[in-house]
Amino acid sequence: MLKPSRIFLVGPMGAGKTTIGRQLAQSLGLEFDDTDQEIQKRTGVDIPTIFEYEGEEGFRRREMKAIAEMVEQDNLVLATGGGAVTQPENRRLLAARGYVIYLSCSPEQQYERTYKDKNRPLLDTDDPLQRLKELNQERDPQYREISDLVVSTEGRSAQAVVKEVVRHFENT
Ligand SMILES: Nc1ncnc2c1ncn2[C@@H]1O[C@H](COP(=O)(O)OP(=O)(O)OP(=O)(O)O)[C@@H](O)[C@H]1O
Ligand SMILES: O=C(O)C1=C[C@@H](O)[C@@H](O)[C@H](O)C1
Ligand SMILES: [Mg+2]
Repeated sequence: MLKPSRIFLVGPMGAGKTTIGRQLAQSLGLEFDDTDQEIQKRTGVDIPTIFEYEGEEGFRRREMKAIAEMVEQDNLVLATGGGAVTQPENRRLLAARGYVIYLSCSPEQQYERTYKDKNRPLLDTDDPLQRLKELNQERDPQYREISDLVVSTEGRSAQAVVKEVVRHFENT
């Protein structure tokens, strides 16, 4: 298939949306943006601070507003936050406005990639691995519902995943 003019990356925390998204955009000659980064830029504070003052509900409101605007930009690879798909309106917009790639991986792999990083408030619990498992159960069907392509990042370098996606657009 022809290279889409808008690619939206969905998937759980630590799947590699931000890391792979940046490299994929460069390989395809597209711009890169990230909803989590945009929300932090707009508020001037980090994500844990938004959760602290406004709760998850306040963060989701900001995320919905950012997504509604960002999905309209052309020539873009957009990395979304891991929980963006929990909102039906976000799922509708992402599916309607661009080509959605689900970057998947196991909770164990997510844990390995995120346990040192304190920037994810939903993992600030006694048992983050269990939390990742619960979130995955709930969200995996939501990621699948809107995805055009599912790519596993389990045990693979970001570079290898980027190569696979680029080849997909060259060969189909
Ligand atoms: N394929 C990969 N192989 C090894 N490490 C990776 C890979 N992809 C990402 N990482 C590392 O895992 C961590 C999390 O990756 P990243 O921030 O890209 O995930 P994300 O999907 O954007 O998560 P979030 O939903 O929380 O924003 C980073 O430290 C990154 O360097
Ligand atoms: O999985 C989630 O709900 C989240 C993932 C991150 O990308 C951030 O959007 C935030 O930490 C919430
Ligand atoms: Mg990210």
